[in-house]
Amino acid sequence: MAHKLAFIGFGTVGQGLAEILRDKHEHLKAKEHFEAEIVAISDFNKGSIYHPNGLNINTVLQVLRETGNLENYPPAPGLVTGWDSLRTIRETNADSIIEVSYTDVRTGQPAIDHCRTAFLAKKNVVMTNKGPVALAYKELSELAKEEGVYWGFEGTVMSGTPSLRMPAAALAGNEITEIRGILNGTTNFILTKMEEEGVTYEEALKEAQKLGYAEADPTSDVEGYDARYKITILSNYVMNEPLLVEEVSCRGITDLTLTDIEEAKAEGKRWKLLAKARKENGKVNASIAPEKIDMTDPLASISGAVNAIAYDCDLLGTVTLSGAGAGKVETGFSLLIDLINIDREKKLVNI
Ligand SMILES: NC(=O)C1=CN([C@@H]2O[C@H](COP(=O)(O)OP(=O)(O)OC[C@H]3O[C@@H](n4cnc5c(N)ncnc54)[C@H](OP(=O)(O)O)[C@@H]3O)[C@@H](O)[C@H]2O)C=CC1
Ligand SMILES: N[C@@H](CC=O)C(=O)O
Repeated sequence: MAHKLAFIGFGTVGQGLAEILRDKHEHLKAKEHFEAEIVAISDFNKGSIYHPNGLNINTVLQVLRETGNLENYPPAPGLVTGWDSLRTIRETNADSIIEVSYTDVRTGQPAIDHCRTAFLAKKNVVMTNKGPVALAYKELSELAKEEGVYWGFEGTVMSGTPSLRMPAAALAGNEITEIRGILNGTTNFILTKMEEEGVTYEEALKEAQKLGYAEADPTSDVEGYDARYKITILSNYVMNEPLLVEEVSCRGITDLTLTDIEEAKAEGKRWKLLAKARKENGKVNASIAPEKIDMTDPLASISGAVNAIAYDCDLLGTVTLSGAGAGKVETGFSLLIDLINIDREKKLVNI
């Protein structure tokens, strides 16, 4: 049966998923037996539309491109406009909520309430918003389980690169004692541009924003708050150790100058914003900080908006994964793979 989707937020990532659903409809149906229709979209400034029989994705994207407001969607019997996020979650006939509103690095709201409301309404949530997973993982995962619904959040760490599903599925049985990685695409993009092209910090940040990598408030990227959320998610979900965001020491890249970068280059080194977590005696110590690493370090060759993560496993040794860390289609894909996995899990339950 086709998923009925309601989007909360419709910026870069939301539109990325919508484009994938439009462009790969036939392929997904034929190869994955996967079908989804968008029934509702509720966005803070771009407006809100709902039709229980589904919206035409091409028309939605065209109306938004041409007018900037979803409520200019052609009127049709049954079309509803103006519903806010909570009403959209509660009252539409969507079975899955795509939560792609902005990540609030202090409170995680209103996305935490979006999740609570959806689970209590017995709807799945698939999201790339990091706030709820970093700040309320235990409460929300228990609530989803109690209500018998799915909660997918692959895209909260390293975009569509399977940094969460890979260790959970393919490394099961290992104890992961240490994680070290580059977890923010924007800052890695900025550092690469500064080093390789001599571009200023400000210019590089502007380009990262234009390409859709940066957070709505890029302070989250450059001060390390985004990576701090991600290492907290990894500790809770991959290492199975509760860690609070405020327990992670955090320093961003704003103090680094072109001179620092040139000096490192002359020493055969390279600056990277590193996220680290180490488990000892059942406790995780974690940090976010820029480090000057040797060119021979595997993380030194990770450039642009690509991210990488190394998991130290007791049975398998170190396993390193690299791939997209940000981007419209790449992060849209993370939502698709969560939806595909909901179907797979449902099929297993029904066997
Ligand atoms: N971009 C990327 O590469 C990645 C992003 N993420 C995460 O995915 C989420 C979406 O990112 P992205 O699409 O880039 O961000 P955008 O800023 O492009 O889009 C977010 C959208 O959500 C809307 N919005 C904000 N608050 C609300 C609300 N309360 N109710 C409804 N809509 C709301 C915004 O509206 P308006 O602008 O009109 O105010 C905006 O249209 C973020 O949480 C981000 O951290 C995760 C991985 C990668
Ligand atoms: N702003 C983030 C987007 C993905 O989480 C980043 O640059 O990594």
